[in-house]
Amino acid sequence: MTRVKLCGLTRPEDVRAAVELGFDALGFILVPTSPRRVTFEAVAALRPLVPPFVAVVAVVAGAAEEELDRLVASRLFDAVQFHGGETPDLVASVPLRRIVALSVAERGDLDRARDYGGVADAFLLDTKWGGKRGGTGRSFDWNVLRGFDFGRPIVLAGGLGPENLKRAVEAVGPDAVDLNSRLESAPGVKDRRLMEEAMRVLGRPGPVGEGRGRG
Ligand SMILES: O=C(O)c1ccccc1N[C@@H]1O[C@H](COP(=O)(O)O)[C@@H](O)[C@H]1O
Repeated sequence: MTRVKLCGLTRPEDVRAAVELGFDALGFILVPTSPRRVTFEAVAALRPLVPPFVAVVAVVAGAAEEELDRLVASRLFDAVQFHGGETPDLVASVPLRRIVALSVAERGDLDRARDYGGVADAFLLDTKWGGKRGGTGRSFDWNVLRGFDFGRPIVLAGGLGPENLKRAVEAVGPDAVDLNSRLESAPGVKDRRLMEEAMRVLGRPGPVGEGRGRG
């Protein structure tokens, strides 16, 4: 089964919908330049809506050591997605699950995975485009991944939505997919219909609790 992370959540109704639809992980973007940026305080307010079996992921880019210390101390997150080329030493210093994002346009971009071999719990493969950190809404040429051994689970990201998810999963066979801007009506505003459609394409069950585990 392909696991699914929904990223860039900012609103309680979207968190509730994601939990109800069975997303496996929810991402909260702490990157100051992101239109989906949330504060620790905002995440603290949303956190009680997330049951213990759904992972909560902090997305950072170019974070300083002090911010990472604060992040860990907050106890809000199960994992950190490093989206800004943080050094392997800095990544290794974080005592949570560590997802290292690689910006990919060509095969050579994958070489950086070797630097993080001992410290990444998973690699997230996102589109390198226009100097942006993430959230580009664009996919990259998945052929460049062919035969590359990451030695860790991989999360495919970058412009994934209902229209290309099936092809992406068939082409790459990722352990998980990461969905973000293609499920939105505006940055940080998720569209429930698109969320449902994405889960349907992935062959995931309908809303949790619907016809299952009740009475
Ligand atoms: O979405 C953002 O604004 C963002 C900003 C800075 C770092 C990461 C960001 N999002 C991540 O980008 C990928 C792909 O998003 P998309 O599907 O192309 O919109 C996803 O992993 C998000 O976590």
